[in-house]
Amino acid sequence: MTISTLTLNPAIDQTVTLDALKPGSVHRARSVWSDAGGKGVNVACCLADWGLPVAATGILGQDNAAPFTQTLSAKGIDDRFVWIPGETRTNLKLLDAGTGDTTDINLPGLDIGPSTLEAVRAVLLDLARDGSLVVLAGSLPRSLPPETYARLTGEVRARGARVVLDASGPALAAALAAGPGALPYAIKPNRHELEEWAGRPLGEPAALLDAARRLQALGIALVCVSLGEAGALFVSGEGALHAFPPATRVASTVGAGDALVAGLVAGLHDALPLPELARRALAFAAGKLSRTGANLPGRETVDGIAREIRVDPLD
Ligand SMILES: Nc1ncnc2c1ncn2[C@@H]1O[C@H](COP(=O)(O)OP(=O)(O)O)[C@@H](O)[C@H]1O
Ligand SMILES: O=P(O)(O)OC[C@H]1O[C@](O)(COP(=O)(O)O)[C@@H](O)[C@@H]1O
Repeated sequence: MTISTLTLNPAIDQTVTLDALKPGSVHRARSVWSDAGGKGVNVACCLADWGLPVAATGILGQDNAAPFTQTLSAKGIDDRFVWIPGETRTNLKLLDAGTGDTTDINLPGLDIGPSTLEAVRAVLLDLARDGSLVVLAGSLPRSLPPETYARLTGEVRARGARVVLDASGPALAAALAAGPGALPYAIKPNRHELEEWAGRPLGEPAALLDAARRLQALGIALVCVSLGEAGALFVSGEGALHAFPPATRVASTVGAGDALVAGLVAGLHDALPLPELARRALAFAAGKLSRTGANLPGRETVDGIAREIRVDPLD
């Protein structure tokens, strides 16, 4: 089974560690490091670390290629990116060493024209074979319409592949409003993204579960709602459950959601039952949290974390 990821708006994540983040004041950074990132890139990195063959496509700028070419090659990821003139954006991640919280400043990124989108679409449809898994993840370049993921999902599905979508705002709303033949197989909104779609705060666990069930009723086979340190909800035809993260030393939360998506994909690849799939997804996230960048510890460590994860049925 082939696995591919699409990142239309990748980023170099520049993490700046501060003693304490105080808006409006001058900061002297403790340290700074950079990782090749963007949601589909991170998902591909985690899947490669787990040992699955994976191809990554999307759009990258030619002028700051090195972090991407080095990372993709070091991890053995099949590099199917389309390169265009200009620089891939750099996103700032301000890590407060006191609280451990990260403040994200995500830049808009390169604008792309119709011919570039067509080039990426051709690569994606070539990768989307019958029975394969295709991850569409992250923000859209500003020049693309919000319906971009909805359209690509329909085309990828028509080729017999399953789509896992991690999107937000209008792009997510458009993908969820697509007809039954163009809906993703699985989605992973976080609480904020689910609230945006629902149009109201979802404070109570029952409200979150209700919103997730409404998405499943639309025709999405697997809905995973990530809740940061509270873990994640999983809703599918097999039932509903809440999985809780293990106690973890957090090196960086950047890419935790992407690692969760990678764990979902690895679970779908192995056709795991829902509780085991949830454990694997949370184990990927916990494994990544202990490291900077989109990096997982070895398989035995991740499997060991998965065995520790508590899963409560919600039915
Ligand atoms: N501070 C944390 N402590 C423990 N686990 C965490 C923490 N932050 C994230 N996680 C794990 O990572 C997953 C994804 O994180 P989340 O912040 O919900 O995603 P996103 O980055 O997409 O908003 C969570 O479901 C949880 O398992
Ligand atoms: O495409 P977006 O929505 O701007 O997000 C891109 C950012 O999200 C990340 O993929 C991290 O995402 P998560 O922390 O949600 O897993 C970063 O690598 C990147 O800077």
